[in-house]
Amino acid sequence: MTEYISVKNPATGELIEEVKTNTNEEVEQAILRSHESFKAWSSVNAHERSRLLQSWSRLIQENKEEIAKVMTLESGKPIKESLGEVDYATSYIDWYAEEAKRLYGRTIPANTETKRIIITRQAVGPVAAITPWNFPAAMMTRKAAPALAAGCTFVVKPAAETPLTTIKLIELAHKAGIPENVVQCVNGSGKTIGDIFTSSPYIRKITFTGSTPVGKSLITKSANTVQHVSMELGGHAPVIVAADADIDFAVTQTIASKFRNAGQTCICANRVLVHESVVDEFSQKLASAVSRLKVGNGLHEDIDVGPVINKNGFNKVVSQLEDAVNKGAEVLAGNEFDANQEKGYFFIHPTVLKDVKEDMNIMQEETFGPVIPITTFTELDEAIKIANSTPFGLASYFFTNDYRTGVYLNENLDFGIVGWNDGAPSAAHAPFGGMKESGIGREGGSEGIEPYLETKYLSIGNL
Ligand SMILES: NC(=O)c1ccc[n+]([C@@H]2O[C@H](COP(=O)([O-])OP(=O)(O)OC[C@H]3O[C@@H](n4cnc5c(N)ncnc54)[C@H](O)[C@@H]3O)[C@@H](O)[C@H]2O)c1
Ligand SMILES: O=C[C@H](O)CS(=O)(=O)O
Repeated sequence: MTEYISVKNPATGELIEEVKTNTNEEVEQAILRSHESFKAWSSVNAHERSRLLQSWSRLIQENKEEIAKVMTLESGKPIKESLGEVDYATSYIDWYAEEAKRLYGRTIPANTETKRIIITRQAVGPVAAITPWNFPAAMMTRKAAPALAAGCTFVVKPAAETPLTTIKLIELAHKAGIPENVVQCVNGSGKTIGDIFTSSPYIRKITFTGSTPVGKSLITKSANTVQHVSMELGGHAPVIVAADADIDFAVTQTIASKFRNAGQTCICANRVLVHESVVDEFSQKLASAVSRLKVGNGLHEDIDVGPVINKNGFNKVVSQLEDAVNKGAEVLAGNEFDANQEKGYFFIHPTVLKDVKEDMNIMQEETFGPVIPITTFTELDEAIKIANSTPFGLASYFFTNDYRTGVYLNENLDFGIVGWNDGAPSAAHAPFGGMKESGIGREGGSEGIEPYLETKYLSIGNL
């Protein structure tokens, strides 16, 4: 019996579209097509692959408004963020269209006159990708672009919450001239399709972006056939506000990090550690600015914060908020929501908590919603200890104008991404990724294409 995914608008609960799921047989067939088209695609010269990627990017930009509207409808994010994500998504394609032409090899001096050693790079093979709902365009192109640039074929399973954006982008890839068997999209249960991906002898690489528990499961299962893995997992970003920080700037940047996508990004500020001497000024200014954020349906131009993606996500944030308040946290702004709402999971209003303590769940678990806790520190090493006291190591931020403080913090924070006076560090030209349980590997930058390449050396003898 044919099954469908009901794609709904998290702002209204309304049905947007029914997407047909693929049967196991269809997923297996997609993998086989990916395998059978790999040799031809990896043999296409790098300049032609680059040209095709540039065509894809151009077509996405030509359809930017339509893609952004679909993204807002299915994810709930404000339209201005969706438009920004389309640009972010094409920036990865643009970057790897160029990197395709720079997959240099090298030679090594042999230890005899009769030998030559030549090192080359070749595509790792067919790639299977599983992506999250919060950035349905960029999280896909951040994988597809380097994979295709390297000469790999690519099958992606998007999140059930937001398949429409990914489906549209893959259609445009085919329209740009990238063969249909080279880049494909399948839809259905993450576990079922993930099991098919990880048990397939044809899939040579698993690339996943999503929660840490699912990432751990995929890493385990990828051992079935010793597949390469890239993991972009959960985060729990600390923000450290030093005594000498520019408080107004720190407030603005903290809001930019925290409330982007209603707090549903892997690098959102999750915990704010403020020096005791400036915590009152910072807290009041943050609460005042947060109370001015406009909350509503992301399709409306002036909206800053949309809904949380679904009931589970909403209940998780409510649970953390209630736990913190019950344990003594003070609410400085927000804490207005309808816990019984069945559609349109809005926090009216995004919430600022003060006097937060480490035993509160919000200080231990990724929040993924529009609630921000503030705690204090006295000594810098105390702040570093709190910041590092998490299984996660994705993004961290600090605000100081003292260069010794900045260098010391950067060198002692165990995070793959560090924003120094910068709440928005993401860029296609930088290697995005985490330490510890935030992931394996990097996406973006020159580092981001390495996971899609095998290194080979040729030793020529008897010359
Ligand atoms: N590090 C990053 O770059 C990054 C980016 C975005 C989101 N995230 C993380 O993702 C999480 C939120 O996204 P989410 O709710 O979509 O995560 P999720 O792990 O629930 O789902 C991510 C994807 O995995 C699929 N999936 C679910 N269960 C699976 C299973 N058992 N086997 C295989 N696939 C499965 C889902 O269908 C979806 O496509 C947060 O923890 C966030 O921090 C990380
Ligand atoms: O949610 C995680 C994303 O990777 C954040 S960003 O869009 O790359 O900044």
